[in-house]
Amino acid sequence: MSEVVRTDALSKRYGRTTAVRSLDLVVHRGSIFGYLGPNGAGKTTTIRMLVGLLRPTSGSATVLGHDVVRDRDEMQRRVGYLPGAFVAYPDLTAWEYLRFLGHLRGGIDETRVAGLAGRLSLDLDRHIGTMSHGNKQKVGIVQALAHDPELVVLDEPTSGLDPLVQREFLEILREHRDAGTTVLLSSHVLSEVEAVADEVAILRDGALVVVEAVDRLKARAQRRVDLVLEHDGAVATLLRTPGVHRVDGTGRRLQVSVEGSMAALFSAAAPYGIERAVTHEPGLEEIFLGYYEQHHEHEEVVR
Ligand SMILES: Nc1ncnc2c1ncn2[C@@H]1O[C@H](COP(=O)(O)OP(=O)(O)OP(=O)(O)O)[C@@H](O)[C@H]1O
Repeated sequence: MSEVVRTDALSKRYGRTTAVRSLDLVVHRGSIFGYLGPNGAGKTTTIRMLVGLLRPTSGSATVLGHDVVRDRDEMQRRVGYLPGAFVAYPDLTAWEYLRFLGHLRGGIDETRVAGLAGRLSLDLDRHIGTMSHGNKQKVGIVQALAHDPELVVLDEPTSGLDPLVQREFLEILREHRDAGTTVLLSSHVLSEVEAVADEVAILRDGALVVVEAVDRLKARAQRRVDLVLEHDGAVATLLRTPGVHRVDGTGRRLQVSVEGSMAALFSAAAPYGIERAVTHEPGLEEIFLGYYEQHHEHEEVVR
C-alpha cells in the first residue's frame, strides 16, 4: 500500500472558525512530505486529526489503512508523533521518560535510542525539567522515532534547535525515508523543508493552495535572470518572448523574470549580444510567496 495518509474532504470547525476545509491529501510511503503554511493556516489542526487527537467535524482520514477515528489505537501504535508544543515529565530524566514510554509501547530499543540521542547531542541522564527548550525538543524527537514507526508526524520539529543539530536531524529524517519510513513534517521554515521534502503542500486559511513535488514546483517557478547586453533596446523584444513575465531595468542591464525553459529568452537576447547572464534559482520561499501573491491578486479581481 503506497498511500500512508489519505484524507477525504477532511474538515474541522471551531464554532464559526473553519480551521481546515475539505482537505484531500495523499502522502506516499517512503517520502518526506512538507506541510507548509503561515501561522493559523490549519497545520496543527490537520496533524492533530491525523494522529487521532482531534475529531474531524466532517470528512475522513486513514493513516496506514486505519480510520483515524474508528481504529485510532491501532493507528497510534504505528505512528511517531512530535507535537508542536512538546511537554514531558520534568521530574524524570530523559532516559526514565523514554523507558516509561517504551514500556507503554511494548519495549524499547535502547541502542537505537542512545544512537539517536548521541547524534542530536542530547544528554539522556539529565532531568527534563532542567533542560533548555532545544534539549526538550530533542527528547520529543527521540520519543517520536524511538519505536521505529512506519509514519513519523512532526509539527514544527526544529523549533529551538541550533543549526548543527538541525542539520543532523534532517539527515536522520533522510536516512529514515531511505529505509522506507514516511515523514510528514509541518513547518513555516521553508529552507528546512526545501532541504529534505520530496513533496510539499501549501495551506492557506485551512485550504490547500498547491500540492506538488518540490522539483516540479521549482521547475515551474519563475527564475530571475540578470543580463548584461552589448546593445540597448532589448526590452520590447524580451517582453514578447514566451515564458518572460517581466523585465526590469533599462539600457544594457536588465533583470528578467522567466518561467520554465531559458532557451527562448537566450535566443531572443542573443542578437543584442549577451555579455553576461546570471540566473538565480528560486527557493521555496519565493515560490511560496508567489502563490500567496497570486491568490491575493485573484481575490482582488473576484471582489
Ligand atoms: N481550540 C481552538 N478553538 C478555536 N479555534 C482554534 C482552536 N485551535 C485552532 N483554532 C483556530 O484554527 C485556525 C488554525 O489553527 P492551527 O493551530 O491549526 O494553525 P497552524 O497552521 O498550525 O498555525 P501555527 O503555525 O501558528 O501553529 C486558527 O484560526 C486558529 O485560531
